[in-house]
Amino acid sequence: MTQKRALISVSDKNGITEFAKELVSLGYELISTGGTKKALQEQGIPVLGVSEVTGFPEILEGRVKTLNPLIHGGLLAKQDDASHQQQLDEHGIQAIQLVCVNLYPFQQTIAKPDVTVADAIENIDIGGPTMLRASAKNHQYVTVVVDPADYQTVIDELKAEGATKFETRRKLAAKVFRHTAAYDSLIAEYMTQLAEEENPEQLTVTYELKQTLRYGENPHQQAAFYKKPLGSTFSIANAVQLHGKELSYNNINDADAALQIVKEFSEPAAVAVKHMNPCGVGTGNTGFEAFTKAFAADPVSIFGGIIAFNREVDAETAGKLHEIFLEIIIAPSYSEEALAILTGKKNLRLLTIPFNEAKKPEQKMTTIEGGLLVQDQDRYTLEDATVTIATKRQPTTGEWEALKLGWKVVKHVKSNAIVVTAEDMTIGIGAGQMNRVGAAEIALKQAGSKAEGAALASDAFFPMDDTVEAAAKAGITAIIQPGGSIRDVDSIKKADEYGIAMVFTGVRHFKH
Ligand SMILES: NC(=O)c1ncn([C@@H]2O[C@H](COP(=O)(O)O)[C@@H](O)[C@H]2O)c1NC=O
Repeated sequence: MTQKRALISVSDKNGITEFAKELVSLGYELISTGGTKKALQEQGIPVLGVSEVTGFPEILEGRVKTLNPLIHGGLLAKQDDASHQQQLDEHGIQAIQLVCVNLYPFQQTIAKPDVTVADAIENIDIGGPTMLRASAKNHQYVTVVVDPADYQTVIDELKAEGATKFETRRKLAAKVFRHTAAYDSLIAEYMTQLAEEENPEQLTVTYELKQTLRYGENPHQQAAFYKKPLGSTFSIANAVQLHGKELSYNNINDADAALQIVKEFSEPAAVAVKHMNPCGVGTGNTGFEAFTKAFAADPVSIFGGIIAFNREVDAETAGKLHEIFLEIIIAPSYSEEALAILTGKKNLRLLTIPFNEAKKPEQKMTTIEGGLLVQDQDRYTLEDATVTIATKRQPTTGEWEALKLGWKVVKHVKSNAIVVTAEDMTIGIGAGQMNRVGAAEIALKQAGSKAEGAALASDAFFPMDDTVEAAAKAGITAIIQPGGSIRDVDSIKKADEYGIAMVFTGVRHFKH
């Protein structure tokens, strides 16, 4: 019986000495690269250096250590094939049965704020992935371990059966290919950014499992939540849950929607979301004031909703929040008293997120059957737009406040979208209608008598003057919309007829 060999070459040395000791006791001869060899020898574990096997030193500051046919022949040979065995014998190569490799920490390196390009490049592992991929390809014969979490399973199987099961080797090999693909994907992303390339001919993205979910949008749909490595920290994927039941698929989507809206505000704001649309948005001098308005905006729809704050939740606000049934509260922080009040509700999920906006917003990706759409996020604000007043009358200062609020909110409402606002709160929201006047009718009906003297925002232009007519009849005195319809003149004429001030932004905010 030939000597069994295991090759160990790891950057993350956690658990490696225990694993190596077990392998030795199971009769394996160990071979290792410099640092790993040293770590094992320090624990008194017998180990042969890769250089002793290859007869070739590690060169170029470790850029070439294991890249040698005496190693790769041992990894790639079919171990029950006479011709392969004959070739190994001819070249003095010994087959390797077990490989344990983990890679240079590229992700951790580029996550450092002061990382240099040279440092990042040096942390691109070449020899490691080559060994991993060779062993994973040859998993019929080779057990390959990339994740320290698998050490114990491998040892248990070796002890119980004298060899690992084929199913285990196949699983470990699949894990290796996922791992090396993800590793390369991060390198590709980093290099693409360095080269300042957009819309590359191949898009390689990688996500890490954050959580398996109980179910998807509906109970019969299985689902999971993946997180972007080194993604935005101002994200639901980065939230810390302080209390309450596990987040569901719909919770995550809704919480993300609420967060995107509350991000629009620098003044204290509260945003209530249902089914990914805002149902109430309020602003004020304090979080409490903001919440009071967001609640008053639509006290019916907020039931079972998600609330996002951009200020600490204090005890006074917590007391009000406690009175209603909510799924989630998101805030940068909670006062101790507020936490004590809110944790009294067993199921209420309390999340915190550090409110620090990323320098460069991530691109938005939407899957379709058989494809993926990628676009920039819609971060356009009124400050970026060239605003014109289309009507004879200019908005008053108060109307401007309401228009600005409406414009911030309408961007986040599913199209066709109409939002009716007062200066510091929404009072009617019409979402996701197939015609614009339909969305306006819903928003105006909800606003009721509060539409008198209020403002109306539309995510896209008015194809005809019917929305202006409906708005005027409900008492709206100011409108904000992109403009740009061939029938703009009709809408302007109608607005002038009713003395409405109408602002054109020149920018559309569809959201589908
Ligand atoms: N160049 C090579 O031939 C090579 N062979 C193995 N490595 C890596 O070297 C690391 C281990 O090095 P050490 O045992 O010296 O601490 C592992 O992360 C392994 O993936 C290599 N390094 C990088 O490419």
